[in-house]
Amino acid sequence: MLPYIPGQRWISDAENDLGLGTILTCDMRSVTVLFPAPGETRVYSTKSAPLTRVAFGAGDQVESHEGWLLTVSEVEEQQGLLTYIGLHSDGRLAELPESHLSNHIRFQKAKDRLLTGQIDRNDWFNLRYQTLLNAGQQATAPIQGLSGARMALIPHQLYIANTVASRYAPRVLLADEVGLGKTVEAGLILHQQLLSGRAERVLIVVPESLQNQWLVEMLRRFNLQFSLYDYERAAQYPGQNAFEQAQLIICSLELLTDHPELHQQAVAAQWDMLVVDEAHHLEWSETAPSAAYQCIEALAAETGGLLLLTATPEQLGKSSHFARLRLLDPERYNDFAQFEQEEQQYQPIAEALEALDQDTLSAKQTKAISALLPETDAQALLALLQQSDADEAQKLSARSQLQSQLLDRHGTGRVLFRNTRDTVKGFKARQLHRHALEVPEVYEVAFSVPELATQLTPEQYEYQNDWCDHDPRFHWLLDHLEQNKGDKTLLICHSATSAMALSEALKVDTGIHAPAFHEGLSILERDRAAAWFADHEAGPPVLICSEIGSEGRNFQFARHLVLFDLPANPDLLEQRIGRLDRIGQQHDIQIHVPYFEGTGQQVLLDWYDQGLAAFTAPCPAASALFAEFGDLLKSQISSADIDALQGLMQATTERREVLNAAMHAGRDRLLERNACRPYEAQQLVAAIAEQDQPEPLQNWLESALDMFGVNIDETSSSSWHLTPGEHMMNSDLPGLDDEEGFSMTTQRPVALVREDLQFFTWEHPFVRALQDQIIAGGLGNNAVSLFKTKALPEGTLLLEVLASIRCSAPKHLHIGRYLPPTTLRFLLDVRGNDLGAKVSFESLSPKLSKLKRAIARDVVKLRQEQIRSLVDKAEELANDHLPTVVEAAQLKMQSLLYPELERIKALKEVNPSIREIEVRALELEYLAVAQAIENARVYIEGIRVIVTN
Ligand SMILES: Nc1ncnc2c1ncn2[C@@H]1O[C@H](COP(=O)(O)OP(=O)(O)OP(=O)(O)O)[C@@H](O)[C@H]1O
Repeated sequence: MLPYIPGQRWISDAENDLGLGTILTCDMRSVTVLFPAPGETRVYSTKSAPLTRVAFGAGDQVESHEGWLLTVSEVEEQQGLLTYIGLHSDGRLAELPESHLSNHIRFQKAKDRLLTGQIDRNDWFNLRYQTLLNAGQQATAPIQGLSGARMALIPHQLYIANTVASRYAPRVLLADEVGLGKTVEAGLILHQQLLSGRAERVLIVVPESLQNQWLVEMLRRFNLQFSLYDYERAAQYPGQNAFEQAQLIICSLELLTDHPELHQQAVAAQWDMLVVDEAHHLEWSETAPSAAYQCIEALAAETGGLLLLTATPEQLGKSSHFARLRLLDPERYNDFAQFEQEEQQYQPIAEALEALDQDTLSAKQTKAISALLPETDAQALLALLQQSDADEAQKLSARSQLQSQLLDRHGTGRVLFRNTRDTVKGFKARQLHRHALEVPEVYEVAFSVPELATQLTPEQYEYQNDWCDHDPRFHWLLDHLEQNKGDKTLLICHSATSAMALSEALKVDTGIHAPAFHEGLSILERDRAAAWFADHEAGPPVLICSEIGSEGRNFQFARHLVLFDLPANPDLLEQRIGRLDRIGQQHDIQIHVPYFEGTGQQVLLDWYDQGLAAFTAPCPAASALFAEFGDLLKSQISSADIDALQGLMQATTERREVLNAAMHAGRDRLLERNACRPYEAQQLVAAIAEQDQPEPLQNWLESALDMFGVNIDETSSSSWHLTPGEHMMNSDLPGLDDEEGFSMTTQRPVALVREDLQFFTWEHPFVRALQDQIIAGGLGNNAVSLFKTKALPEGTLLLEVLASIRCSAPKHLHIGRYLPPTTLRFLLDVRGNDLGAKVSFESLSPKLSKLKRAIARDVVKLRQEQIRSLVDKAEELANDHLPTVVEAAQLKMQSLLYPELERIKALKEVNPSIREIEVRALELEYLAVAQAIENARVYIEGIRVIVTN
């Protein structure tokens, strides 16, 4: 016979927060249990389910799901299901089938274990108390989800992640300039969403060539273990939806566009978040949207959260850019013409924002801001700024609030975040080296063709295998490598055939094995080539890439970039330079362009160099200038008309200055403001730096690892190696399933340079698992101690009781933000007086010593009645706190959610970028949170019996 019957009530031994569960189904292999309070389902193996049957007996008081109480006098069983019969709280006789029991019933595990003689160590009890306090602190920390990543604390990234992550189902375009850390920002947002329970299922769609880089980056920086889906992997699940077989998946855009059946499965697989990297590939026009665009459009329509990443949002034209904004927010971005018009109106808002940066506002500025923000709350803040006696901190906060309101109510920035090198600072300089070469005879025919594409890659015209021998650019390359021995050079050229030929010729001429990195290699081969190049000691001095090397890859350890040919689009030029010009670059970047004088190559080089000034810094107006002058430029490629060429350069330069100035005055300033507000960003950095202090975590870890029987070897002053001890507790601690164990550090600077070490923070999966197991399991929930004191007569009994107030709620409500696990401590004397306020935990616990277990058991046995009644007293006292805690939680929820709801409704009137779904979701969340808080209950977490001597 099966041990579980549908309808029976059981509790989880491993996760007692889940409340009472109901058996849904059971067969020989598995049992499925629904826990209605948090709305979660668990499937366990029938043989080893960590479940305990809930069966009350005569005398017990039980609560119905309607809230009334029954004092049980009889229990009836029919086909394995129990019905309790007894006295209703209103005095009449009543029946309560077990299916009608409250889902929130709690169990006195601590009392049961103590009274049945399962007595724990004193230090375990101490650890439990510390763990409960820590859990409360972490749940309330505003930086939850941001502190656990292996990354330097870069303000703009933390700011974006924090802003975006706190939104309901965030849908944004992360458009920082190349190499400023969009992948890291996306990872932080995902980490925060996953940790807080707001997301559980995530799909990341990237160009094929970047799949592994994402996989590695998510794991090493965020401890997020994604599954990589290629065709073979997806084909492993015939007859099933392959995308439902894992929660976190990375796949290539090509996989979805080339295999419609897999695309359909992905669309049907219900994601919480979709991330699309290099989103500029999603080309769109009204008449011919690309397959890639349509593929993502279908996924985006079915997914709550959407992150699009691109450094060059306008690379394929403004209409494609607009179409991507529409993916994010179809209600807001429905009219391209109106969108273009709006872009012209940002200057007054940008000016108001800047005025608020100053200590004082002129009357004119105040009037302008007042006109932009007529709402009452803004007027009060403006009035405060006029008061000469107002405190500086208040004024600073008022200015920051007004800036937020301006951006919220008028900006475009809600969906678009863009940081630039100008605002982020600290990047190395870029230096251009032009290497003019004479056209060799073999290329004369190619250069007579008046086409830019042909002139940029003359070796491709009437292709000869030995073209390198005759190409002066190759000979220049040999010289360059000779002169820069010991440095790393990244070479990018347009095509795979050129890359392969260069690699081969280098090998033949110099013996240098320079890997060619191109689309003809498998993903694994490409990653190997990139990893070999990165090897400082043994790797080759140069990597030769076709255009696919110019996107997304991290090559900032190289200091020379050779543009063997120039790309025909300025955004692609910026992408190429961005391989070296990115966070982590230690040297000024040397950009080398070997080119043939008097050809289209020179015209394009001059145009990029003089017209766009695109080599020394990114050119914000590049896309617009290319759209405006691109055709003229191509038509002049073979022109010998020097005046016409100079005219083109001059016209481009002038237009660039105008466009850049206009963008700087309007759009860019708004975008930059929205992308990072320095004051708030610095506060985040400071809060995380504070949390980074290694001592509290290390001290806690030492005790916790000792309790679980994990060995610690100190391998250096900043690192430990952990291995399973001989008597390690049977637990699911990640990374300790084999004897080898792993090494870790709690220090961020060390973790940034030592990738072989795990970076332990309070958010690391191992630390969380340890913490969860301590809280959810019973270990340390009781102790019996001796208190040597002259202040009290020998044999006096004291009871130290830990109680917590918690509620079960679906994870996505993030209930801990409002009602963090609250721990109360009582120290009761035999008369039930609470001495806890007078005698702190910290002062008492060092004075306690252990009692032999047999003696401890005798003490418990002898004092059983007193202990029972004191535990009841402590529970009563804790229950007295319940209304206050619940009220504080409701107030906190109101103070956090209500203004957000009101703000979003008000914003919706002035700024159509707010989606209706966000308002509705917030309203529902508000109600659900209020309901969950009402269901908060007291749990006895620990009991320590103390006898004096
Ligand atoms: N906070 C950080 N700490 C340490 N390294 C970082 C941090 N942010 C980014 N990096 C590193 O800087 C490089 C660029 O970051 P990332 O790849 O996220 O930029 P990106 O904006 O996505 O680049 P691209 O525009 O080329 O796609 C990467 O090597 C990344 O690991």
